Amino acid sequence: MTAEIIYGSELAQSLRDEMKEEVTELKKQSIVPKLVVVLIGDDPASKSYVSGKEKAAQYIGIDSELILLPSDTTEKDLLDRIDQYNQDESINGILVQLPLPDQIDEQKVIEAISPEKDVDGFHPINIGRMLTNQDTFLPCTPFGILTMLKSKSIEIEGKHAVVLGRSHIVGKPVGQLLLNENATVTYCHSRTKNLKEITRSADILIVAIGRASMIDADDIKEGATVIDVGVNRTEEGKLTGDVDFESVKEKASYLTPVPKGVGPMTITMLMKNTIKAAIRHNSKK
Ligand SMILES: Nc1nc(=O)c2c([nH]1)NC[C@@H]1CN(c3ccc(C(=O)N[C@@H](CCC(=O)O)C(=O)O)cc3)C=[N+]21
Repeated sequence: MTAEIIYGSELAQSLRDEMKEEVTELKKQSIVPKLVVVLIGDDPASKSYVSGKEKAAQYIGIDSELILLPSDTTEKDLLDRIDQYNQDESINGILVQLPLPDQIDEQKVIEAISPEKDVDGFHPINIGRMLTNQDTFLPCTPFGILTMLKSKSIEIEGKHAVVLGRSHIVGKPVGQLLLNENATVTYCHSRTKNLKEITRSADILIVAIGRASMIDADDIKEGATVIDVGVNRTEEGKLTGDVDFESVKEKASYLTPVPKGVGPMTITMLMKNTIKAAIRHNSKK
C-alpha cells in the first residue's frame, strides 16, 4: 500500500482563505480580531514559528502585535504585561511562546492569561472544558490534527488510536480529543513496555515524541493512519519529523509529512481561535 500524504500546508491555505473572508465580514461590523504574541529571548526555532504566525495573521487580516523581550526578563515583568493585555479590550488573544527561560515559571504564566484570551488552549480551565467536551479553545496542534483527520473523512469512532508522547501541549490533549470522538485511546511514553506491540495495533498513530525516525514501517500496521508531530532539526538545520517517512509511506494508508504537515495547521488553528475569541468578546459587550 502507498499512503496518501496529508498536506497540512494545503488544508491550511484553504482554511486561511475562508478565514480571510470571515474577517472581512467581521470588520464590516467593526470587529477586528487582535492577537498579541510574546517572545522571550532569541531562540532561532522560536523566531521562525513566530514569524509563521505573523505571516498567517497578516494574510487573514488579523491584527497581530509581536512583543520581543530580552532573555533576562523577570517573571514579574511578564506577569505585569499579561495583566495589562488581559485588561486591554482591543486584544482578543494572548500567546506566550514556550519554552520560557528558567527564571520564569511556565505554569504561573499560563494561569495568568485570562481563559477568555487563552487562544493556545493551555489554561487549566480550558483544558478542563476540553476534557468534559464543552465548547472551548482547543489546543492548536491537537485541533489541527483532528481537522486533518476529518478533512480526509478518516474514521475515528471505535478505532484504536495510539498516542506516543504525553506532553501537556500535544500528547495528552490529542488523546482526549480522539476520545471525545469515540476512539479507543492508548498513551505510550518512555516507560511503556512492549511499545512495538502497541504501535502495531494502532489504526491511528500519533507520534509526538521529539526524536527523529522513532517510528518506521516495522512499527506500524498495514493501512494505518500515521500523524507525525515531530519537529527535529538535523545537523544541517533541516526540519524532520519523528517518523521514517520513506518506509512508512509504503505501508500506511495516510501519512503526514514534516515540514508541510501538522506545523502549518497548528498556526492555522491559532488563527481560528483568535477569530473565535474576537466574536465571543464582541457578543459580551
Ligand atoms: N505558546 C506556544 N504555542 C505554540 O503553539 C507553540 C509554542 N508555544 N512553542 C513552540 C511550538 C512549536 N510550534 C510550531 C508551529 C508551527 C510550525 C510550522 O509551521 N512548521 C513548518 C516549518 C517551519 C520551519 O521550517 O521552521 C512546517 O512544519 O511545515 C512548527 C512548530 C508551535 N508551538
